[in-house]
Amino acid sequence: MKRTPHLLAIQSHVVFGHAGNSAAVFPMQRVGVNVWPLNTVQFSNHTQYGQWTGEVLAPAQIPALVEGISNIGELGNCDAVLSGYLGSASQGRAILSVVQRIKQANPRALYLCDPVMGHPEKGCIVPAEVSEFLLEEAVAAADLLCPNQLELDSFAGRRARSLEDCVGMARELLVRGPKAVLVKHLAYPGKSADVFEMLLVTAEGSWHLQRPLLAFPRQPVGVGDLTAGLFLARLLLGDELVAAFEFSASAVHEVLLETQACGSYELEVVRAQDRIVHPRLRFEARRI
Ligand SMILES: Nc1ncnc2c1ncn2[C@@H]1O[C@H](COP(=O)(O)OP(=O)(O)O)[C@@H](O)[C@H]1O
Ligand SMILES: Cc1ncc(COP(=O)(O)O)c(C=O)c1O
Ligand SMILES: [Mg+2]
Repeated sequence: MKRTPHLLAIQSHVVFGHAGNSAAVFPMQRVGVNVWPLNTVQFSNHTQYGQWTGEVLAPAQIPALVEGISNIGELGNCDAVLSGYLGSASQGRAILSVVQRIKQANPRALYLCDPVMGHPEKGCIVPAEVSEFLLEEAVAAADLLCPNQLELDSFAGRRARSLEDCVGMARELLVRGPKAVLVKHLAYPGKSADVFEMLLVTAEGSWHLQRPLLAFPRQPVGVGDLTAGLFLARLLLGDELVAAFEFSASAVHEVLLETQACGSYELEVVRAQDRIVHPRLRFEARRI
């Protein structure tokens, strides 16, 4: 019997709704991965409501919790670490030390970094020091990096001018360490207005994917967290990079369709659970 993979997911938790681990843990479990959620913050709700309550986890708790897992002899079973929304730069540094430790216990373990940098205009609030940490330190440690357009531009230090330019910017990131860069949402001058586009860049080549752009009265939050989580989950289950990319885009589209049909602001991950596992449409990534 094939072993069930184990994934340490270090990102935000919201009590109400779906963002960070609250968007990704259940879908990752539903596709067949044992998830170890470690919550960087516990907020009442995601920050795009403009107000929230709750606390940031003390950074020392991150190595302390991993130590506990090591003490019971389970750390070598960790197949991957995912990091997303961080409450402080010290949390980020604690995660990098934990990744090193896990790689010692399991040299095949992967580290996926979703460099959530915040988007003040959209109301995604992340401390400024976190962006600096992601730009300077996290990128070199990551095996897989999943920026959105704004984050890709921040890594490059300038705005993308075209799709080719986005590919070039992602390739520059490969030089800094990651084996693959998944751009979860493209927005460049000249992009067609009626489609949602994504990009995967590896040493072997570049793949572009389009899916329908859906209309929402308020853009749902947590889509990036869901995309990165499902991409990593499918890789651990044995998919190649391009197949995992196509799967995550297709499954996320199912969640968005359900969310739209319900007229809900929060992602309908529970109602869409069967379709997450078996998306009805498979979007094909085209090599460019
Ligand atoms: N198919 C789609 N149609 C419309 N909007 C979408 C679709 N897929 C994702 N979105 C929206 O696109 C935005 C992507 O957010 P962005 O900050 O660029 O990246 P991410 O959340 O992936 O890190 C989110 O507001 C999300 O709700
Ligand atoms: C607490 C929290 N976690 C995670 C995110 C990231 O969400 P997304 O997947 O939309 O980038 C946000 C965005 O506002 C947030 O407030
Ligand atoms: Mg994001």
